[in-house]
This record gives sequence, C-alpha cells and structure tokens, in this order.
Amino acid sequence: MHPITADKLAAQKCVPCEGGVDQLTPEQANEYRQAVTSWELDQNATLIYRKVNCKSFVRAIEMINRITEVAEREQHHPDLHLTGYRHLKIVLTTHAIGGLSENDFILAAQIDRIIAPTDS
Ligand SMILES: C[C@H](O)[C@H](O)[C@H]1CNC2=NC(N)=NC(=O)C2=N1
Repeated sequence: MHPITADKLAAQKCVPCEGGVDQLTPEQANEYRQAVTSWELDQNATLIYRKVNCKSFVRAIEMINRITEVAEREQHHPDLHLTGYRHLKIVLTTHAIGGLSENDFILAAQIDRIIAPTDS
C-alpha cells in the first residue's frame, strides 16, 4: 500500500518555492514516482519526465497550451521539449532547489489529467 496517490497529488496546490526547502531524497522521489507511473525518474533523482508522441504538430502545440494553463495556475513550470515535430518531452524539476520537490509530483499528476489516451 502506498499512501501517496495520483488523486491526492492532483488535488493539491503547488507551494510557492524560491528555495529553502530540502530536495526529495532518491528514496522519497521513488515513493512519489510510484503514484505517477507514466513518469520516469532520472538517474540522480533530480528530475522526472514524461514523453508523449502526439498525433500531429498541431496536437502537440494544443497539448503545450493545456500544460501552460496548468503551469500558470500552479506557478510551477515544466521544461518542454518538442522535437521531431510531434514528440513532446515534459521535464519537471524544481529549479530553485536544483532537484525534486513535492510540487513536481503535484504538477505531474495534474498534467496527467489533461493528457487523453487519444492524444498519442
Ligand atoms: C514563486 C514561484 O513559486 C517560483 O518563482 C517558481 C516559479 N516556477 C517554477 N517552476 C519550476 N519548475 N521551478 C521553480 O523553482 C519555480 N519557481
């Protein structure tokens, strides 16, 4: 049983962060990651990413626009890489602390809600 769930994360709000909070440890990051299984953790547990192969360039841009709304609402912003015209990589890390915070997992769970299976 994992106490951290995608539903709980998606219902939370990102906390304004300009530093002063500890990065999640790799162990903590793993626990959070298990709640958002479409995301992967990098080797050093400093970021998470999700790749989406969109159906077209326009669909990819539409997805970016939906992500923009979520990110602005939460005031937590992903790095977005659109390459090969329709392959989107969404990267989340907390720049202010140079690693992962709960905010990254809150945003990941919220982004999952606006990506439909038919998007890719
Ligand atoms: C006050 C406000 O929460 C901060 O400036 C935010 C803005 N968005 C951010 N987004 C990300 N990914 N990392 C940050 O450290 C960050 N800082």
